Amino acid sequence: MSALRLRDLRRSFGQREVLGGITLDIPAGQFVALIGRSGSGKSTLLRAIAGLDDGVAGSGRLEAPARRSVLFQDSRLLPWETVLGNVTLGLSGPGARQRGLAALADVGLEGRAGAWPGALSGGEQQRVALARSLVRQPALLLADEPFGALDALTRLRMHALLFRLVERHRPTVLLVTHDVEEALVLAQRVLVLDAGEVALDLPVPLSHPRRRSDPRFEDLRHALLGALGVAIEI
Ligand SMILES: Nc1ncnc2c1ncn2[C@@H]1O[C@H](COP(=O)(O)OP(=O)(O)OP(=O)(O)O)[C@@H](O)[C@H]1O
Repeated sequence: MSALRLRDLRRSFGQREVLGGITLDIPAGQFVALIGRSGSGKSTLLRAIAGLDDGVAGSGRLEAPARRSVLFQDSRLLPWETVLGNVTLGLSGPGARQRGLAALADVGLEGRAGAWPGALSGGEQQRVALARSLVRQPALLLADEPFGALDALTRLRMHALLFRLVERHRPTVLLVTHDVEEALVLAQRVLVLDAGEVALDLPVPLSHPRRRSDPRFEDLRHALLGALGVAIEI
């Protein structure tokens, strides 16, 4: 069963076609990374799937689960709500607070429930955003460069955290990233977008934990860098 079905999906800004007819099936529970040069259409595709592309001309068919969460590069927390308030925003029912606290515990921030977002580091804010996404138990998690603004060490920690949480909740994931290693550490499949088309659909048949020193990892990295048109030997 496909969680996500795209048929000849096209999007244009004015005369400029940004997505040139994308056909794609992503099975439920698959972790897919979407990589591509700047301007290749990654965010446009993700926003189309998220249902956030108002004002863009388009055609094609798109089937995606209604229960979806979106993560952005910035946490987009409401500064006037506490950390817990942000996580539970819009949740109803008597269990909402407990669910929020459990989600904060999942990301290691149970002690900061009453804090204001402004008092948290960038990495902590992204962890809150992750808790806010997952507390809704989405069938589809859409993430647009969620770790792009974080330092390298925090990013590695976030990879481990995201992986652990995805293993537990099993949503289908579409992760936009610029980072080839991030894609290869996390995803079961990597799509390379080039000028609005899928130029490469690469399975990542490696078990976890994945090691960058694994020669198969290195082969996949070369394949991706080649598809991205990056010269490896300098
Ligand atoms: N609102 C808009 N109006 C006009 N053109 C746009 C708009 N949003 C995006 N574009 C254009 O569409 C193309 C694809 O943009 P998109 O943001 O999807 O690329 P991207 O692959 O996510 O890039 P990046 O990696 O730099 O974020 C770009 O050429 C961009 O200039």
